[in-house]
Amino acid sequence: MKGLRLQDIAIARGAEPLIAVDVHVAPGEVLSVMGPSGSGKSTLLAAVIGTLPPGFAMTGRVLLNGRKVTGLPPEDRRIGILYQDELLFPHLSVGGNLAFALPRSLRGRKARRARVEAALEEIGLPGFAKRDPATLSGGQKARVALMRMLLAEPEALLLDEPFSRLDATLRDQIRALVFARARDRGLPVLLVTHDRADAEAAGGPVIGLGA
Ligand SMILES: Nc1ncnc2c1ncn2[C@@H]1O[C@H](COP(=O)(O)OP(=O)(O)OP(=O)(O)O)[C@@H](O)[C@H]1O
Repeated sequence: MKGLRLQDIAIARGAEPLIAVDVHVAPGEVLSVMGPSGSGKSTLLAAVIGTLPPGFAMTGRVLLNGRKVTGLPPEDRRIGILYQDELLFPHLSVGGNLAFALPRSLRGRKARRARVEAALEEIGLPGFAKRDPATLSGGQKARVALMRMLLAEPEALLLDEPFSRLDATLRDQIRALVFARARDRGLPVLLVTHDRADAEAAGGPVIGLGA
């Protein structure tokens, strides 16, 4: 089945049950995950991507386009994740940050450089390849981080409050950009958010965690 299936997922911290989820996210659909602080929203994303911290245990299966990814290391799952703190590598240039994400199958320095330049154009930052990430504005960093995630050619996107630090205008722009990309590429999206407006803009189903 196409899309992202979280099948009978149950996560416990020690003996204490934290999350129980059973959902299917269709290609291009955004599932918003809401709930109070500490209810396990980030933990759910960690389980899907395969970075659950020690002390947590999970049962159930994650299927991506019919492929069982539970049990695979994070780098083999083909799932992109974007965090609230954009986490660009500070010791790499903007172009270096993007090149880092390119699939190894794209061979040749020239071809890789051209792909990076095309990506920068797509996010309205042509000629930014040599810039130090520290010299970018918040919105520019957010766009680079988003593009870095997309260049890795993921089959699903996980977004952990990626818009919450942006001002209202940028927030609308970046949000629209991510959702449009997800729709165009038919990527299922899990969006963790505190903000009803994010869920409304996403237009998809909403699940609530915790009390
Ligand atoms: N690395 C960790 N080790 C131990 N406990 C953790 C760890 N990370 C999170 N927790 C605990 O697991 C529970 C769920 O945390 P999680 O970060 O998933 O919640 P959240 O809903 O994303 O919260 P927030 O909205 O504040 O980001 C919390 O009680 C938290 O303290």
